[in-house]
Amino acid sequence: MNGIIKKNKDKSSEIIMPASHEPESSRSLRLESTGAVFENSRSDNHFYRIRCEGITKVYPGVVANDQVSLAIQPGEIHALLGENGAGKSTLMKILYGVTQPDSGHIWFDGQPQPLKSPAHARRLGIGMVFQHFSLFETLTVVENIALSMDKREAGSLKDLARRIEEISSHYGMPIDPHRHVHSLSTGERQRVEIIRCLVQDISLLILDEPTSVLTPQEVSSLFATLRKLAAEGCSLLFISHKLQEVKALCDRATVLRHGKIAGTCDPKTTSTEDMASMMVGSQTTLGQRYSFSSNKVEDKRLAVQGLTEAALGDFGTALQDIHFSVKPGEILGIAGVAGNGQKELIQLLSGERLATSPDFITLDDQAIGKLTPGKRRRLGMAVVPEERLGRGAVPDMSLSENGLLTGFLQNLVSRGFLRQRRIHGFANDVISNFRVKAHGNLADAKSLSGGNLQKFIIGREILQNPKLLICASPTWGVDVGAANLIHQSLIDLRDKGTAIVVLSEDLDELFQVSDRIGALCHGKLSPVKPVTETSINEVGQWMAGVFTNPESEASEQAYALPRGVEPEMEQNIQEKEFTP
Ligand SMILES: Nc1ncnc2c1ncn2[C@@H]1O[C@H](COP(=O)(O)OP(=O)(O)OP(=O)(O)O)[C@@H](O)[C@H]1O
Repeated sequence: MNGIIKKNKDKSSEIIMPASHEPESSRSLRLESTGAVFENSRSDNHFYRIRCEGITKVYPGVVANDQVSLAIQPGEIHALLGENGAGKSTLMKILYGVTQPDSGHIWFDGQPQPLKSPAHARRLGIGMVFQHFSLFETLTVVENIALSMDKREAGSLKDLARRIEEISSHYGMPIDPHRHVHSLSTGERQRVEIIRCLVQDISLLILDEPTSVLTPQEVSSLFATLRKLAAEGCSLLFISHKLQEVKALCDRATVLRHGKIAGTCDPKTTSTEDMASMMVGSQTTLGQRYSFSSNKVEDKRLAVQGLTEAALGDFGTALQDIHFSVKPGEILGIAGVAGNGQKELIQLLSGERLATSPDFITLDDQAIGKLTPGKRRRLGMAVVPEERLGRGAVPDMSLSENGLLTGFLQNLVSRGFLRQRRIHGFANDVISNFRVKAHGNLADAKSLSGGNLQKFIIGREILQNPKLLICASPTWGVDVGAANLIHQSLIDLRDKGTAIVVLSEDLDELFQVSDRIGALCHGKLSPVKPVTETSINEVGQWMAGVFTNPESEASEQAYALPRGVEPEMEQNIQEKEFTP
């Protein structure tokens, strides 16, 4: 830690900061919208680990941050809330030195600090875990961490690996420092990102939507880590769209709306509905269960029969004897801890990887297991992959070009010529129907906020009216209002007769939209049941591998810990505790 808190033996803390160098003019600050007053007198300022005032950042066509002020105390867990595009990531990047504000002031541990670069921020003791991980796939965990450190600070790889093991066991984030990143699940990659911050001496950790890719068990474990860090005096700035988690974890929350501060609140005493309303500026309904499918036909749109595929690479997951089917007008939810075969299943369903037998997968009774992705799309399949930047969209291409990449069958190409007006029109339709906040259809995909890009990708697939939609983590990083919109769009698509497979680690989401549900564990699929005949707890047990493989003749219990679930998390599953 940066030394401003002195821990006494009786576990009390003392502040030993030097006096602030803050200008007289900023002694107190009133937030116009809320009337909240930060007591910023010279003597009080050193209570803040970080404080910013009047931060403004303008991008072409949008004021991402407009006179934003924020203050966080040592050991405080502070949430930053707001709709997609509200300006949260921009503020985070400014506080981590990635982006320079157009105006405004920042104080760190009481000293004025124009944060010039991430290296400068790290030297001060600021760490950041981004929404999109920045790890080199072909390097090991320890090599990745060494790359982000000063050579002298990192020491030898052997020493660094030992430190990683110590930190990972101290904070309950088990990881093998010698594993290659490409073989890690999403949850494990996130651990690497956090450990990468913790190997350096940090006193402020910024986390941009850290739970959006985690299972309930991983969230519990992450929260235990974060609480431990806070108890040791590290301040945390936590961006999330999951308001229940904010209530469970955070001491205070600041809400951004259209780049401005909309207010601050104590999440423990403010309802999730009230927080959502502060974010969107109107009443919002949260977490409702949507209607069930009314389709009674028995036809199978998609049938997966005995799908068995070897693992690719040392850490891939083999798929074992997977059977399921989806009818037209039905949503099948597949739960699972990341790294238990979801990636492989999506690749095999989409055609990114070809099956060893064409009959393993049929679409309207046609064997498609060996068809390429393009041929499957021509048969009416659409896919929303898990990774939105890289697989779902090309970062440097415009939204129009990204629309064309999968929407080429929507009359966007004629005799080999691109129909520019239609291409732009298609992108505009996605933007308006899915309320994507973007600077027009020519904006690069990479300029969109994470949630807005997710809305664009899912909207692009839904507007193609596919016969079959394979959809991974549909609302990853999406705000509550947009999540409602996406869920309703999936239901509407289903009601038009589309068969939909949703793979998600978010059990609440799966129970909201699915008609039937199953879970993947170690490449095996649990029983698939109507959601009315199962419970979150039972599905949680399936995720932990507690199920009898319905197709297995031996009918033995497929019990083993799934990838990414540690013994203590597994105990939570057994004890049916899912609240973080
Ligand atoms: N590099 C950039 N170039 C152009 N516009 C940008 C850039 N970065 C962000 N913006 C715009 O600034 C606004 C705020 O974006 P930001 O990523 O901060 O939002 P956010 O609140 O983090 O959203 P989300 O919850 O979706 O991640 C958005 O309108 C976004 O399109």
